[in-house]
Amino acid sequence: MTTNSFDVPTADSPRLPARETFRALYRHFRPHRWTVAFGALLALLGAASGLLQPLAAKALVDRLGAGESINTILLVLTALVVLGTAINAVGAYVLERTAESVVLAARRTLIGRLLRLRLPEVERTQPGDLMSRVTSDTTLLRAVTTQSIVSAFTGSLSFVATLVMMAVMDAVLLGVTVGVIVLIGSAVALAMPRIAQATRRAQEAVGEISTVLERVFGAFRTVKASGAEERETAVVEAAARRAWRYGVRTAKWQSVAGSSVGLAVQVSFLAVLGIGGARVASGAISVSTLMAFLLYLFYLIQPVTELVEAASQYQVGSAAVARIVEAERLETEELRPPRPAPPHAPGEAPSARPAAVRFEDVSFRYRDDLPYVHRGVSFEVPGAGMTAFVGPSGAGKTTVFGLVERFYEATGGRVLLDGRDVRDWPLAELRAAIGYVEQDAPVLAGTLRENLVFAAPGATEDEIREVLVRARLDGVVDRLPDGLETVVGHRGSKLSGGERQRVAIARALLRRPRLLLLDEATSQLDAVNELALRDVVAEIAREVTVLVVAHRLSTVTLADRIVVLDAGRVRAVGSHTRLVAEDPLYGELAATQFLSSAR
Ligand SMILES: Nc1ncnc2c1ncn2[C@@H]1O[C@H](COP(=O)(O)OP(=O)(O)OP(=O)(O)O)[C@@H](O)[C@H]1O
Repeated sequence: MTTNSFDVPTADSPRLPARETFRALYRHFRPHRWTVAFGALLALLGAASGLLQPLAAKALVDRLGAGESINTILLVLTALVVLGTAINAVGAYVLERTAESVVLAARRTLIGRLLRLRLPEVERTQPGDLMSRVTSDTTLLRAVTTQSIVSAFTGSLSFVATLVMMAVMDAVLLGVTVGVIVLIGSAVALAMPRIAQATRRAQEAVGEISTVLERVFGAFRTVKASGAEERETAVVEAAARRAWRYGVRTAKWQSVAGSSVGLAVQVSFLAVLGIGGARVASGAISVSTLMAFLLYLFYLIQPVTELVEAASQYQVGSAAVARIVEAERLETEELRPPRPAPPHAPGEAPSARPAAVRFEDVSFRYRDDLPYVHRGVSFEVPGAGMTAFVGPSGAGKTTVFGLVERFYEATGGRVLLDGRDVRDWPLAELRAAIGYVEQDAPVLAGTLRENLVFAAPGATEDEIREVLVRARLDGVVDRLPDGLETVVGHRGSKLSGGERQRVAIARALLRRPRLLLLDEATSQLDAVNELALRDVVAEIAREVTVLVVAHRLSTVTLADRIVVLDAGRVRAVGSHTRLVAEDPLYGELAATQFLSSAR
């Protein structure tokens, strides 16, 4: 079974209802309706000039038969051909341009939403698949929102107009033609839903390719170290083959639909030739009428092809728009820009007071089907100083940070920053007050400078210099040949673990937070790096409230207060000396986990 990345099966999941598909496609088309209408007008003029050509040809033959001059009529015929071609060319350009604009608008909307997605939503999706919706599915909107609409419109008009002209020529032959077309048209109707289904599956396979590639490049060293290149290649290849298979299936049904048109016209041609020939022989119609009718029959190929193509493009577009709508329906955060920070002189310490944090009987679980991580957690952290969270792995320490940042919302109880429920804070303002250093201290691809100013794009050179000194990074930067402009590699792979950690701290400090959340790396740092980091954090804690998930004794001994978490509850709060004496779990942790890493 094919599954999409949104932890719900797709191939078997209900498709977007027809009405909603139509509405979603219409939403993409609406802003461009006038340009498309202009394109349609041009296409119509082009088709009209084509429609007049058999009439001119008939007049030409009639005049030849009567021995009259054909100069004027030849001139008119030539003018019609040239004009028709020019109009069609301009019309095609207008539509292609609009198609690109439709794709751009769809991408902009999706990108705008994706970067604002709530964390739990991102966690139940695959980033690679989300990316493919932005890059690949949007391109499939090109034709359906422009060319197919024009094709459906002009196709229907010229179809009806050609039929009318044919009726004028000879009603009997028209009857024959329509009979054949209806018969073969039913084959086309059968192909349509299959085109949509194959397209949907092909796009899902494209999403899988992106998902696996994203996974591979996200942990490239691990892939290599695990000798998993072959296996991962096979997975990507399997997805690529699936995309190919469904792409071919789409092509097959499109070709069935397309060739049915040719077949319909060919069979009609033979039928009209036979029956028409008999009617000419019986004197019911003239040779020139039969000739003009046959020409109209050939002119019918275009509108019918256009109608079939429009219908098959609609199927392709509906498959793509369903995937786009799925991504658009993921929940986003409301992020209004924070109020501008008060101006400060370069090098000046943050003037805003340190933030206070309080947890009031907080319970939390990541999803309804998962067990509770916090079961009535309460603690209070007054402004400034350092508070360390310790506890066994999985006790819910990092989760505390996720709740303060409001990446997740408490299931019960309240989380307060400066006495105000985090849910009542404008989100951007809440996050502007907080500096956050993740456990694996991510550094983004780009230069060192880009990484530092990531959270504070307006930072001055003096401010950058100041945080470099505070994070003990100035020496590192001076040693690098390109200094701040050094490219750090994908996820900062060209930096050491300790340097990455300090870059992440410097980045957080540049934001001038009132609260610093520091998720200490579980991996060991060397003695020099550990000492450097310890001093940095101690200094910061003098002016900023620092919450640290501690994995090292050197950190907890510095802390003003330690919160011991165990199985989602606060076991004890106190100083290192007091807790060693009074809390057996803490004593055990200090004696094993912490002490083992102390130097
Ligand atoms: N995004 C998530 N979705 C679902 N479950 C999660 C998520 N993040 C963490 N958990 C689960 O919640 C529990 C607490 O995780 P948390 O990261 O808070 O632990 P921790 O105390 O920081 O552990 P460690 O010291 O190992 O980092 C764990 O059982 C973990 O598996």
